[in-house]
Amino acid sequence: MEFPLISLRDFESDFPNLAKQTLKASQEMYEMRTLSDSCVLFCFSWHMGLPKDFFTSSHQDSLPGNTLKFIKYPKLAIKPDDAVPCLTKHTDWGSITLLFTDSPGLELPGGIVINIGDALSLWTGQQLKSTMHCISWEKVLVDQDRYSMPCFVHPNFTTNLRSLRAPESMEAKEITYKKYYNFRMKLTWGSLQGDDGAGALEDVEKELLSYINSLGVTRTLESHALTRTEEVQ
Ligand SMILES: O=C(O)CCC(=O)C(=O)O
Ligand SMILES: [Fe+2]
Repeated sequence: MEFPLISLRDFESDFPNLAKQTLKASQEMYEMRTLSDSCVLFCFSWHMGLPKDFFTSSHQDSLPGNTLKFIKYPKLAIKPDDAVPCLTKHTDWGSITLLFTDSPGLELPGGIVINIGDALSLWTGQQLKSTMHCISWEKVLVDQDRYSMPCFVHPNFTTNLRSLRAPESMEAKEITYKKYYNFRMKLTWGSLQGDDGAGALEDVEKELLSYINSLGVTRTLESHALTRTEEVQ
């Protein structure tokens, strides 16, 4: 599998061709993505003894679709304090993320990093665990721009992520990916409104929150300083 056609470092230096090249790379990426994510999801279902299309059948062309993000971390004159990492600790929301980068951080030279996201973690009762990741300054070359291109693969909004390993008492509980997506959206953007992010949870269904807690995905919430999650258990 070839690395994306354009070199991420050419983004600015080759500005006139940017739009054309980005479009071409996106198309290449889309095809590559479709192939690779369905291979990965197929392997997971096969390995777990599930029907081979168990995961892929919930990844059809419908909302929210997949997101391809181009990121530039600009170079800095001084290395910042380690207490504030280059990219804070988090898990991704969807099923898997394909990360293309060759810059130090989460790189895999000449390869693609594949992270498991929360949707797959909820769905499989953490048999597949979402990958907590961050980029610490220790690894980054601060005097160079860093580029990366994650492709976030999401299940369809209508997918019921009720854990495959949920105990009887939870059998009837439904958590669609749309519900979880909105929950994370609130944590991410709602948290900008308060000092500690706690306000973001005020209007989140308490039952949903404790269901998510019970599956352990709340590791995700650590970076949002949400001590309130304990209050609703
Ligand atoms: O830039 C990277 O290498 C990682 C980006 C990432 O983890 C994210 O955007 O969720
Ligand atoms: Fe991430």
